[in-house]
Amino acid sequence: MDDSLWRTTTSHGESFMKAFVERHGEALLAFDFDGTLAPIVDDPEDSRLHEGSAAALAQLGPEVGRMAIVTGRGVDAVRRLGGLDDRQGLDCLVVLGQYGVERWDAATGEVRHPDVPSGVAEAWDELQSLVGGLESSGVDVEGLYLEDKQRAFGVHTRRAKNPQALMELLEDPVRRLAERHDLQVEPGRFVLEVRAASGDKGDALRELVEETRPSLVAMVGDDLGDIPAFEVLEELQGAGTICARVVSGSTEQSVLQGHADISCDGPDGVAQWLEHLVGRIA
Ligand SMILES: O=P(O)(O)OC[C@H]1O[C@H](O[C@H]2O[C@H](CO)[C@@H](O)[C@H](O)[C@H]2O)[C@H](O)[C@@H](O)[C@@H]1O
Repeated sequence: MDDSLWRTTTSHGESFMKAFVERHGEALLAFDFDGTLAPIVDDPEDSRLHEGSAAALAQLGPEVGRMAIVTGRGVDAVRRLGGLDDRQGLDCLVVLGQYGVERWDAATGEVRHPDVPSGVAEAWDELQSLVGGLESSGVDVEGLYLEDKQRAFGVHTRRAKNPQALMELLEDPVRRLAERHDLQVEPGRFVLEVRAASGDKGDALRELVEETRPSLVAMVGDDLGDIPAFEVLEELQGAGTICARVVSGSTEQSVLQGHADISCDGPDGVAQWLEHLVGRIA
């Protein structure tokens, strides 16, 4: 099956597309946020839901079993940037934020926000000193952006003159800093996220699958942090559940293409695939 901005690439992808027509009411559709539902932008605060995807989700919401956004962002950020509280048709949506530590259920408004792990605030302070030290030793850190996510932080180099070179320079010191505070580093698209070792997107998706028992599942992602969720789908495929790993492709993270059952050309492709799903059940 081929449309201009997305295509099925494996038999799992084909099976999902066929099964969705009859069994969409038993489907779980899970999505990453940045680079998937929201086009990548220079400033993380400027991220917005792709309007094509937003419209399709509003139509799919009342028809499918469950929808989820499984993201490295905090739930408050995704609700705000996605305008989720004001959108119609999203009662079946759950947001699993900060790799599943936080949770927001659209239908009930219930929020899970556990205490911030120890070590994050100290590591954040130390990060400022680390950057100050690099600057005083002559390193050009122009464009470096430090994102405070309360229970985690992001070290972004997208806006630097040479994002890859600055990332390579920062990676070791940031990893050592994380280790000193018993935190872990999650690399992504010109970002190093420093967070508590409290599970990944695979754990978050598995929990939701156990809770909702869907008969078909799709997870859409664009970055390294989505691979554990794809691995959960591979396990489910092995056990006979119809699942599709849907990749929002980019030149920045081409390694993900090897995981695709359905391949989309970035967020525009994801929007077109979602619009196609709407058309299949109309
Ligand atoms: O799991 P996700 O929903 O994909 O979130 C992962 C990180 O995404 C954000 O950073 C990325 O998107 C930014 C806005 O487009 C972009 O500027 C940056 O280069 C990307 O890495 C976000 O800022 C992080 O907090 C998320 O954890």
